[in-house]
Amino acid sequence: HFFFASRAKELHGLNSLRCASSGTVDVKVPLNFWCGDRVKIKDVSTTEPVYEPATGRVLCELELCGSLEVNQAVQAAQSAYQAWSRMSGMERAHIMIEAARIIENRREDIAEIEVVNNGKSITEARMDVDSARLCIEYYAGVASTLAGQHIQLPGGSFAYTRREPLGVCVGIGAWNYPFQIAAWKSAPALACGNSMVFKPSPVTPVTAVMLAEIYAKAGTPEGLFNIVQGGQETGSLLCHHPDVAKVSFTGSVPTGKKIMEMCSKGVKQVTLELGGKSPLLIFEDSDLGNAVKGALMANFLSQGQVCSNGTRVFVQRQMLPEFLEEVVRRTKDIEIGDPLLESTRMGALVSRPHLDRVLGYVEQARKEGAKVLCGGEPFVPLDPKLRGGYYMTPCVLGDCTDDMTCVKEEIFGPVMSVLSFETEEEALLRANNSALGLAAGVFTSDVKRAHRVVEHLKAGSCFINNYNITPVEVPFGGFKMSGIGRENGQVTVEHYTQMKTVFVEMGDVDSLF
Ligand SMILES: NC(=O)c1ccc[n+]([C@@H]2O[C@H](COP(=O)([O-])OP(=O)(O)OC[C@H]3O[C@@H](n4cnc5c(N)ncnc54)[C@H](O)[C@@H]3O)[C@@H](O)[C@H]2O)c1
Ligand SMILES: C[N+](C)(C)CCCC=O
Repeated sequence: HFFFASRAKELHGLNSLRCASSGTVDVKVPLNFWCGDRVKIKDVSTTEPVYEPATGRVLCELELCGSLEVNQAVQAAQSAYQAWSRMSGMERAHIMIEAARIIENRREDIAEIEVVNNGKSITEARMDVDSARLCIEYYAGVASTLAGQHIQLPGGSFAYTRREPLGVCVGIGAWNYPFQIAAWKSAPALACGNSMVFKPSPVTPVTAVMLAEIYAKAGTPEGLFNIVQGGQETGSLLCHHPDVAKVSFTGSVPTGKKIMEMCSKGVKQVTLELGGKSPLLIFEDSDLGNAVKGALMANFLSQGQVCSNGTRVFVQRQMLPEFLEEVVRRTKDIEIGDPLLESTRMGALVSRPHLDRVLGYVEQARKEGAKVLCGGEPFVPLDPKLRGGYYMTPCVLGDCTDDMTCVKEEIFGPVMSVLSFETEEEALLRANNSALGLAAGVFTSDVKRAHRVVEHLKAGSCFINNYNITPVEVPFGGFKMSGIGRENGQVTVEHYTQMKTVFVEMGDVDSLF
């Protein structure tokens, strides 16, 4: 077995840690991190197994943090905050640029470990690492632009505003984009002068700690970015902690509601990036090839485990037969298998229970009258070492109606539900008939229709003639129950700073008393 990252190599080595293949990695190093170092918990009371989705092997036993460890991490973050928040934006930017450079050098190591822990294809994992790096580069640029305003008042008096950091911020992540989520949260937080304690999902705990090491190696003060491992108990300790100023959460709607409730006790700010059941509208005047490619990108990235996926695909009646023929043909061609192979386009779902849940949705769709046009079955690769992995064939469901469970609930797997529509007005009404509003898409060659439709779509991210692109300089986030606040883009500065106004009197006090 390949032993993942000896300590010295992990901290200092920029050499590639090329894995031999799936089924060969053991994670031996501690996965908690504070005060600038990996931490082995003394007297561990609870551990949880972490799996390799491609094979079903146990990768490691995760040591879960209790209140003692959470306090230590928050304390470390508080002390680093004192130094970091006093640095100029340019000074912070230099260190963040160095972190981005290290990520670029370690791109392959990080991507491979992400694949081993998450099950997505190596091609996609590389894109996630690039997105993480770009996010840190982007916010390094933003750090040096943070500034307030000067407001002239009568008699030579004036006021000015200062954009100040919040303090210790908490990030809580989902399992579908482990490294990318850690970067999307930490980059704006750190750029604005905050420190962070990040809790990854206990299902995918391995790569966030690599980011912590990279920030430390780049020169951030000890304790600036810390990792505590655990599930809901650890998360709730963080949300209730009196020294935490803000919680940025990515995950499901039910957990998001709990986070908001916990944060309300301390009147803490929250950013919530929650689930979706997004519509994709394909009009008959669309370019068929692009519409099909868009629908595939909207449904099958990361084994369909993407919050913004456009899983309700509404196709205008006249185009439906040719769309279905082409989308089914291309879906059947998707290469499933060992996620570390270059040729693989769909790897393993994240866990056995999740795979069973997704397959259960396909079965229920069939019972409710949907037609399984392809896929929706467990997939067993020929390679014997992959037999215990969590694979399924990507699925296209036809004859779907708005009242079916597969059309109403977030499945979070490779299952596309296709519906047909007649008119633009009808499509919009049906598309907006959801409590969620993360994303939406429209394919049409009529530019007026495209803008008219997106104006009426109730979703935070709308795509015209494309789907699921998330450049880091563009804000991302949801309407309705899909969330509060935004990640990425300039606007996120508002979510990681508070504004102080300062009134300066240049004359005498004009007192009424
Ligand atoms: N909008 C987005 O940007 C975005 C991105 C990725 C995933 N998601 C959503 O995430 C969901 C899938 O991810 P998941 O299964 O990891 O979600 P989840 O809600 O089960 O867990 C998310 C995180 O919250 C933690 N957690 C659970 N209970 C908690 C509690 N009571 N207090 C504090 N923390 C707690 C978990 O340990 C994990 O780290 C999907 O609904 C998906 O749409 C949204
Ligand atoms: C990178 N994607 C695929 C656009 C999605 C990122 C956000 C969520 O799950």
